[in-house]
Amino acid sequence: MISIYAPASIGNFCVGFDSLGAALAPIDGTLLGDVVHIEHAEQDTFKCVGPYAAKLPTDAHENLSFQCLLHFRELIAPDMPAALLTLEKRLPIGSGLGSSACSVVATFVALDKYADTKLSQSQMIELMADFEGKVSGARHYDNITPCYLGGLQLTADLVPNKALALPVDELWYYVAAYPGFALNTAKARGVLPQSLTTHSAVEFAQRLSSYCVLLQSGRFDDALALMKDELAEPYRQSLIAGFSDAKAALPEYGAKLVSISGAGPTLFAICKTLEEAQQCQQWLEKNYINEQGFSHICKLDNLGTRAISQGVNL
Ligand SMILES: Nc1ncnc2c1ncn2[C@@H]1O[C@H](COP(=O)(O)OP(=O)(O)OP(=O)(O)O)[C@@H](O)[C@H]1O
Ligand SMILES: N[C@@H](CCO)C(=O)O
Repeated sequence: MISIYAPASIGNFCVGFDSLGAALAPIDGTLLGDVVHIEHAEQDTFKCVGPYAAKLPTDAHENLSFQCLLHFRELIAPDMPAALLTLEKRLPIGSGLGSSACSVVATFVALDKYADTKLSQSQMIELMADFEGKVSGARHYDNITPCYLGGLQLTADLVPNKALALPVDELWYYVAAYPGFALNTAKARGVLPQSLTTHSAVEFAQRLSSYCVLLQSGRFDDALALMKDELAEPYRQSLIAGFSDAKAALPEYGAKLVSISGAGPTLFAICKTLEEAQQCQQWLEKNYINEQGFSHICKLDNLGTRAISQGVNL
């Protein structure tokens, strides 16, 4: 059996709407992401298990993972041996943690391995983005690519091979807090303005390009000082109960930045020390998260999607 783990990710990463994303690794070793298992079977079969399986449509044909299998069999590897594909759905849907991307990426990596098709990085990202685009209302790579490759990725059609990895300060922490309710990505995209003024477009380009060059030069504090989202956050914050309060409160506990993860409602805070991260987490547990929510103190996951031993931590 092949078992593939795909990590959660922070889309947009505040300054890079649809273009920047980072994979997350909780420091306590929790597998924050989906796992796909694939093994030989008499005929193609699909199973969905795990803590969030019940939140997905019961019809397998409506599950992205099974759709990926059918697509792969039809267009990429018609001779692939029949398979039992099991999706272990470990991330909540509509979380802002790249839940659909996790399922899609884990499934295509598992299929590529199972069928020994050895698709290129660009081919894989193309395939994955087609499926992400189906559900979120637009084609974007900022969950797919970090989930697949790990780390912080600048990612778009214009980017060579669709992905350029950026360095980060490895000492910093990222507190991710999922409040426990869903926010549909297509809905969160629907509240954004349809066009930007020239001034806003130029400022967005200046901010993102400066941010990337500063990271590349190891000037992490200067890059942090530029982190501001004027494109999505002002329009989405009213969809996320408690976000504005958290953004106002957390700097007092040591957060150097608070922003929305992807389309929300998960938020993330950047802290420079573990103590500050723990204080922010405590505040969030008390004030932002309901019984269905959770929070994790994370580093970036530099490994991306990978094979794991069957049953590890599951
Ligand atoms: N395996 C799957 N994982 C996640 N969503 C799936 C899956 N299969 C089908 N879906 C459907 O795709 C839609 C995903 O919605 P949406 O894009 O808002 O969520 P998301 O990708 O989980 O969000 P986010 O990227 O913010 O975590 C839902 O309608 C869900 O039922
Ligand atoms: N960049 C996407 C991420 C969705 O998870 C958005 O903000 O809509």
